[in-house]
Amino acid sequence: MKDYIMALDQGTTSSRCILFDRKGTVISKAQKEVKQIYPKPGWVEQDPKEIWASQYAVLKEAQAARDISSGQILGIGITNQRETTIVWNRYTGEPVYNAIVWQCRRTAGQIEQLCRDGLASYVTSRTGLIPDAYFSAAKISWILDHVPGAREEAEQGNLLFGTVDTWLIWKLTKGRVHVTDYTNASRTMLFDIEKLCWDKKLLNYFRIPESMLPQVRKSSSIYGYTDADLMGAGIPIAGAAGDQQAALFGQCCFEKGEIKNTYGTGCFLLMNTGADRIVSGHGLLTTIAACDGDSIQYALEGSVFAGGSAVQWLRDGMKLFQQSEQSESFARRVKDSNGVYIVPAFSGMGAPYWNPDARGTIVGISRGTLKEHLIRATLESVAYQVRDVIEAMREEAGVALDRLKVDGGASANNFLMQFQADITGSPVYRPDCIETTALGAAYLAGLAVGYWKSKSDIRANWQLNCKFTPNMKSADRDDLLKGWRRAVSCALFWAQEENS
Ligand SMILES: Nc1ncnc2c1ncn2[C@@H]1O[C@H](COP(=O)(O)OP(=O)(O)O)[C@@H](O)[C@H]1O
Ligand SMILES: O=P(O)(O)OC[C@H](O)CO
Repeated sequence: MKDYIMALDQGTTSSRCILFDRKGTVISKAQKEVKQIYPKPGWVEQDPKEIWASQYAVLKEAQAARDISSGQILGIGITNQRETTIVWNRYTGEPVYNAIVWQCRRTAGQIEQLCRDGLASYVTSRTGLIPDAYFSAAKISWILDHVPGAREEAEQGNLLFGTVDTWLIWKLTKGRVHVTDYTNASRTMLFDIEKLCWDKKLLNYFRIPESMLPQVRKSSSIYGYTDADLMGAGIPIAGAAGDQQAALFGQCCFEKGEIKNTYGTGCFLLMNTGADRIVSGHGLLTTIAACDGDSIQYALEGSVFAGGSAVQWLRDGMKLFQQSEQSESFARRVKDSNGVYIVPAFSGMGAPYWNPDARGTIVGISRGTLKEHLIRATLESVAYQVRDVIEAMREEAGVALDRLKVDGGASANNFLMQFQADITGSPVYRPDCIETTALGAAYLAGLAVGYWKSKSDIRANWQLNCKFTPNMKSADRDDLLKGWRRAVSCALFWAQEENS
């Protein structure tokens, strides 16, 4: 009987379950969208029970679709939208509040206060991060401050915190295991990425009891076993990593200097920096990379908050089309964006700007602007933002960045990939499997249980699907970039007065 590794990929947009074989081929896949809750402008939440229910439903569906028994699954790897914060009661398992999603800006004021309190450089030196509402620390603190009775409950040791990996492992083990991995811990803004422990000073500052925090382990190790009632067997949960670090691993960027960019809800460019912990002067984050051995590897990261979500906004908010993939054919109907630029700063801007007051902006509209121009400008905006991060990475690391491996839902868009190559001036390489996040989680789990023997087994699985070669004159590129920079300057600081 054939055996497989199961990956659970809980992304911002959807929960997915994918079964992989030894060649890294997708054998079965099921996916379910997760509802986004926007209680106020700039606030984003999800229901933790829906996150679990959707994840469990797709797990069952993927097994049933190919009639795969639990006995054929040798290990489970988990990967997740990072930073998203869930707090629940350790005895009842009930969440005390909705999950506060990574994009949520409600804690921007807390972060400004932290900077006024002179802690910004401390945060960066310990956690590798630039203080921002993006990370979990202030979100946990917000829940403890705003949910009646939560702080007292937390102080009595009754509440647990977890990012989505922790929540899923807790549910899969029926509350027996409360863990996370290094990559997810490194996104909380509470974890010392050098000493590999929770930082007491930051816990005190945010008034977060240490008893709430999960135990932190290597990304490729056995965390526990699934409850037999849920799965019919105790399957080892043997890998966990934040989705961007999992994608770096899934793209086989095992060596220092290797880079990938993932186009999901946001866009995240990561470069493996090996054992070197580079502190960026260009708005990049230092984070822990997923790896299979005992040693720690680091990565530099450029985080773009709005990528595929800008396309989703055109689809669901503006109702310009019904399926995200239609954006490609609309964009191709016009020869350019006709001078229109969109800066999709729905919730501030991440790297390299780190500006919480930036807001979405459309400039250059004329009477001749068509729906097609808006769609094209939105796709182009994704590529421009990634290009800004690539430039920061080039300056920071002094790397030529002469090839970019891509993955994630929106990397299926050939127009976007070609424009990315054109505007960056470097070729873009898309592998056969763009479900690289899930593949990375599967690899981490499979290495822990001996399904794959070594990383060289895995490297052989990487297959090119398409190479996009730059095909734009540099003068044209420069003109377009000039316009983009002007558009960004319009978007930056938009909410500053409103918030002051
Ligand atoms: N062909 C496409 N063109 C442009 N955007 C796309 C396309 N397919 C998917 N997307 C966008 O990609 C995102 C989904 O990608 P995915 O990797 O599943 O994200 P996540 O992991 O954040 O849930 C959605 O925001 C969707 O709008
Ligand atoms: O849902 P994605 O794939 O855009 O990833 C979200 C990131 O993990 C946020 O840091």
